[in-house]
Amino acid sequence: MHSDTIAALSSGALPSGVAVVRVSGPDAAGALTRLCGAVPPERRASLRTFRDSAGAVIDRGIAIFFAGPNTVTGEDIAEFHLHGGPAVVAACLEAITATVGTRLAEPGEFTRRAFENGRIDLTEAEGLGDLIAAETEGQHRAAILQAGGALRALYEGWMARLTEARAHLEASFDFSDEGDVGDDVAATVHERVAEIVAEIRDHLSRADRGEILRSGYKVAIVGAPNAGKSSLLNALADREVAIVTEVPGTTRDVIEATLDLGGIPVRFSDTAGIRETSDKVEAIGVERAREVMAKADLVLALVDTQQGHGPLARFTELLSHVKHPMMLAADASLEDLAEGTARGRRRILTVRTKADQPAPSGLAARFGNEWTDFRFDFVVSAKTGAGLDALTDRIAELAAAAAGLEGGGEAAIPLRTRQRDLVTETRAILEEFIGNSALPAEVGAETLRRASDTLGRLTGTVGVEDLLDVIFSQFCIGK
Ligand SMILES: Nc1nc2c(c(=O)[nH]1)N(C=O)[C@@H](CNc1ccc(C(=O)N[C@@H](CCC(=O)O)C(=O)O)cc1)CN2
Repeated sequence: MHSDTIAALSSGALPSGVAVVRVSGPDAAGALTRLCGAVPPERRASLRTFRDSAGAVIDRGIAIFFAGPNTVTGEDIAEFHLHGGPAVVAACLEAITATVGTRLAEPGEFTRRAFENGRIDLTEAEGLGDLIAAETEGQHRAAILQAGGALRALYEGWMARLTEARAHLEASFDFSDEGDVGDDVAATVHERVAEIVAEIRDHLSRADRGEILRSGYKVAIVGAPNAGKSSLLNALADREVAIVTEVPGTTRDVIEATLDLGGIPVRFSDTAGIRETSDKVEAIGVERAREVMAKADLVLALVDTQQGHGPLARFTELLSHVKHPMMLAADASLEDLAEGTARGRRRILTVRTKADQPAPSGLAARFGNEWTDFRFDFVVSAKTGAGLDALTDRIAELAAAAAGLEGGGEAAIPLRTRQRDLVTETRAILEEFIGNSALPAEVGAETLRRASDTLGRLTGTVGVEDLLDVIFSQFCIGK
């Protein structure tokens, strides 16, 4: 339990309709007495006049007292619901912190206290951080699960089973001269640990989805110069009311916009026009475009059939340099792309742009009659909006599948690198155990203890002191 009391504005940017100042710690009741004259009845919203130490009225608002330890932080909590003016809030915080032992809270300090007082574990704390950061429905759902203890339940379940397995092994030390009994126990324990390993593998197979929920499904828009890449991105962004973020140039040559498509953040990168060039500056842009493609979950290959053979050939040539095995065969030609033969599992959609303009006849002559619109996955016009809905629907579908949301799957996903790394480490330790049936029982038991400890670092029961500053400093003040 902490001896100092913390206070902060918990409700966000001012001015606001109503502002909530939260106070947690032994002086919470004292703050209520100082500002309202008395502590209102527990857990009841009470209308009070708040005054400073000179008796001047700060505001008339709602006060609530929650007595510890059954509170969100595990400590006494006072809440002041004020009119959301900057001067009102400043005067309230000033009056609350005027007393020795009461100070302004650090970022995440309320949540940190909840963790330190055993109200939540570390994965739940991380889930709360993600809940506050969630911008899309998919992120929201994953964070609600995690804040509600889904990962905690999973990891604590594995820990309990490992502890039990270890106890069996340790008990078998006593039978070490009666070979049969020991072998039996070892076989059972191995079987149980193998079950846990299978569950961990399944859990980790969802980790990529967690990454997509956290940082977005990445779509690279590529094509020859003037193929209509920027117009397409602008048209998509205009139609989607919810633009999550718009980053004008992560680099000078790549424009990014994140759209909320069906609850998944989808990060579009508009790359510099791809072309072979001896010009140095342009070459850098092209190199960036290649990098963006190599990292993308999906590539939109844009073709303006008006441009004729030259740019198309150069574009084909450049696409053939993409090494990403998920995307393109090294010798894929644009014809292959259009035919779909180069795709297979590769995530690439071909898009004919400027559909409002007639397809030139010269091109049809050059490529044969197959070279028609139905050879492309999509035919769109940024100008008229034709085809855009079909394209966004398909992208949303692919993003949802990649994020594992298509089946409404409600399994807990390790969203953070920290979580994935520790689960991966646990799996490695347990694989070492099951891969080694000849291990002496003592060594086996020690291996299982190491695996448990690794899970303990996930939930925060084992050696995480140095981590807490890092984790909680990423929260906002007042959380
Ligand atoms: N005004 C206000 N709204 C808020 C919060 C807050 O701190 N203040 N929260 C801040 O995060 C969230 C709600 N979280 C809370 C979690 C637990 C308890 C609580 O008092 N729990 C006790 C008693 C439970 C009961 O009576 O049913 C307990 O768990 O023992 C309160 C709020 C969101 N809304």
